[in-house]
Amino acid sequence: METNYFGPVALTKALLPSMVQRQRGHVVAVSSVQGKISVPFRSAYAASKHATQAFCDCLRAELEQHGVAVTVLSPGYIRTNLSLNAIAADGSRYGVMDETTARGRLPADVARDVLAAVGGKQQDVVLAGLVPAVAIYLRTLAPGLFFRLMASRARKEQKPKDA
Ligand SMILES: NC(=O)C1=CN([C@@H]2O[C@H](COP(=O)(O)OP(=O)(O)OC[C@H]3O[C@@H](n4cnc5c(N)ncnc54)[C@H](OP(=O)(O)O)[C@@H]3O)[C@@H](O)[C@H]2O)C=CC1
Ligand SMILES: CCCCCCCCCCCCCCCC(=O)OCC(=O)COP(=O)(O)O
Repeated sequence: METNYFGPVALTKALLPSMVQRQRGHVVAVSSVQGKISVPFRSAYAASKHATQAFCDCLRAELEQHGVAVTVLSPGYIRTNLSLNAIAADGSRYGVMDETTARGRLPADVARDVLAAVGGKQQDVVLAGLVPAVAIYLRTLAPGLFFRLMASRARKEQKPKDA
């Protein structure tokens, strides 16, 4: 929460007065698909990204009258050091390159999409494939089914540890 949510909130609050004064500016937040849906074993991460999404959605409405745009980017997996750098629940370094991350999109490709989205002042952009995109709709339109799918995913992900 400190890094993913409170840090960007503090930075935004520090910069906003000058943007409002100039009646011009653009706040860009890097959220995640997990700012829209919550997947098993990511409670802290998903909570921080949902908080980012909510903060920005409030801000967007409030700042429109001041000429300041707000873009929330919600990428799927990207091939970065995210999982290597991640901190585990006990505070230790996770230090593993997750398969999902290793199979993710190339950062340069995502960066190109980000530039296009920001340049076009898009408000809310999911930069992910079909499955996450469908999952986001499923969470809203058929939450019971979505929760069953997530519970099944949790059981499968737990198997190697419990076996
Ligand atoms: N990779 C993915 O699959 C996805 C990533 N994202 C989001 O993209 C963003 C970038 O992540 P990604 O590049 O993948 O991950 P990395 O771990 O590769 O990079 C994280 C970056 O954040 C910096 N950082 C970490 N902690 C702090 C801190 N406390 N204060 C200041 N800077 C800090 C690191 O700086 P330093 O190198 O100096 O330590 C590093 O530059 C994150 O918000 C992540 O949630 C969203 C969806 C998918
Ligand atoms: C076409 C039929 C689709 C049916 C939908 C079934 C539901 C499947 C669930 C899909 C879940 C996708 C999760 C994506 C998560 C994601 O992209 O996270 C990106 C990150 O932020 C990476 O963080 P992490 O720490 O998890 O590596």
